[in-house]
Order: sequence, then C-alpha cells, then structure tokens
Amino acid sequence: MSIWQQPSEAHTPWGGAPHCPAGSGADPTVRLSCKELITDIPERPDGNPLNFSIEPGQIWGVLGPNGAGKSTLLHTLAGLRKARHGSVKIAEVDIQRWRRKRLAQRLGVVFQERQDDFPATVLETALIGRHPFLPPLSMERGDDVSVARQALERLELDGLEQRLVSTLSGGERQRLTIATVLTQNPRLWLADEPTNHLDLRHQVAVMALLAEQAASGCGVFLCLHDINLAARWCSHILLLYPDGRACWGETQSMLEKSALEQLYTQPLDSAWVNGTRVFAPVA
Ligand SMILES: Nc1ncnc2c1ncn2[C@@H]1O[C@H](COP(=O)(O)OP(=O)(O)OP(=O)(O)O)[C@@H](O)[C@H]1O
Repeated sequence: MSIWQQPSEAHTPWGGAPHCPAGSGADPTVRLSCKELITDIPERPDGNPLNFSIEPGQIWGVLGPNGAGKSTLLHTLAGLRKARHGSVKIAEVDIQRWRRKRLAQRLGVVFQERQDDFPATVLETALIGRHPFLPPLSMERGDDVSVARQALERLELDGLEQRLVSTLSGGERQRLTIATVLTQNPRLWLADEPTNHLDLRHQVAVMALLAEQAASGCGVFLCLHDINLAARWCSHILLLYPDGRACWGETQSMLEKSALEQLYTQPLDSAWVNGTRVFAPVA
C-alpha cells in the first residue's frame, strides 16, 4: 500500500482495534501531563515551569532554536531524564514510577540520534517495536512479523526488509525509525524531529500518519524545526526560548509573527494559504 492510500480504519494495518477515538469518550489513560516542570539542562538557570497536558487526539509541536532544550524536554517527558523540578505523569502516575516495559507498551519515542552499532536488517529493526509485548526470553511470532511488515509497508520500506540498516539512505533510515515505533503501536508518541532527512512528500506522509494516530485517540508530542508543518498539523504549540521562557496554547493563538521572530531572532514574512498561516524567512 502506498503511504497515500490511507487505510480507512485507523490502526487496522496493525491488526488491533482502533484506540478509543478522540471526541467519542477519549481514553483518559493516554493523558500525559506535566506540572511545574523544569527540565534539567546543566549549567542553565531554571526556566518557566511548564504546566500542560497532552490529551488524546492532540498533536503538540515544540518550536525553538538550536539548543533551546526541545530534546531535553522530550526526554524528560519520556522519563529518560530526571526533571530538576516538578512532575511528569502518564494516566496520573508519575513517569518515574512506571515499569519501563509497561511504559514501552504505551509510549513510543522517535529519537533524533540513531544507534546503528549492531548489524541488523530492516525487518529485524522494525521488530524491536514488538519487544515490549514479548514474554521474557521469547522470540517474535508470526503476528509480530506481520505487524512489523505492515508498518514497513506503510512507510514504503516493504522492498527493503532484508537490507542491512547500515546501507539505507538518511530518509529511509528515518522512515524505519518511525516504522519501528508504528510497530510498537503506542498510545503516546514523542517524536524528535520526525521529518528529519525526509523529502517533501514523505514529510507530509509522516505528518499525515501522526495526525491519523491522533485522530484515533493517541497523544502526540513533536519537536519540530518547520513552522509551516507545525502550523498545518499541530493542534497545540509550545514555544521554547533559549533563556528558559516558554509559552504554549492552541496553534491558532501561538503562531504570531512577532513571537516567532523573537524565538528565532530572524525576521519573517507571513501569508495565508488555504486557511493556514505560513511563514518564510526574510532574506
Ligand atoms: N549532558 C549535557 N551536558 C551539558 N550540556 C548539555 C547536556 N545535554 C544537553 N546539553 C545542552 O542543553 C541544551 C539543550 O539541548 P537540547 O538537545 O535539548 O536542545 P534542542 O532544542 O533539542 O536543540 P536542537 O534544535 O539543536 O536539536 C544545549 O545547549 C545542549 O548543549
């Protein structure tokens, strides 16, 4: 199936029932919330405490210049870094109290950095997404392989299943990272620059995939560098300034030209295209 031919039912390619759709009794256990959260960036003073919740059906985009702390925030939300202050909770339980395996059954992370140290094929790598669901010391079964194959097909990698990951192009590798999380089928997606290395068509396809996940009741949190992708696809935006200031809210109210110019210390032009405000840097 091409990535343009969306399956009519959410999640059906993975064989599972769709997650509880947003707007029809959204699943409260998908909720990721942070309260008075200050991330721990070494040698940097405390910034604004963060207080927001990612609800099922929402797509949050965090925008900010290099070094602002977007990845650090994402890792803190994933429970991979301890906060300096405040809390992160999933389903009202502190993230540090979740067992990692249980957490991995619910939360998927698309990392910015790649770890290709071990020789592995594309299919073997996608199957890592099933590991949180396997009993100890057991191998993947036919069902797992089928879920991984469908995720690879969705990311247009189905012809490359037996290829070594080390031979993939940058964009193919990125799509494999997303296919691996799709194989994991999480209810919460935390994705660090998921459109990195992707051509325009695949950027749109990945954003459409994440929107589909949100529409099926997942919560989605993305670090992005492209304001226009954020404008078109995110329901909520968090602006993270390098001095630790932060503000957040619904996309419509957040993407103000002057705020973005200040964020990036870069003058911008803006225009409306098909109901979406778009931004371009002033040369
Ligand atoms: N272990 C560490 N020791 C010292 N400084 C660190 C450490 N980890 C991160 N930093 C610093 O914290 C800051 C925030 O890093 P982070 O990767 O979160 O930024 P970012 O907004 O994701 O940047 P980019 O857009 O470049 O990916 C950076 O200045 C980085 O150098």
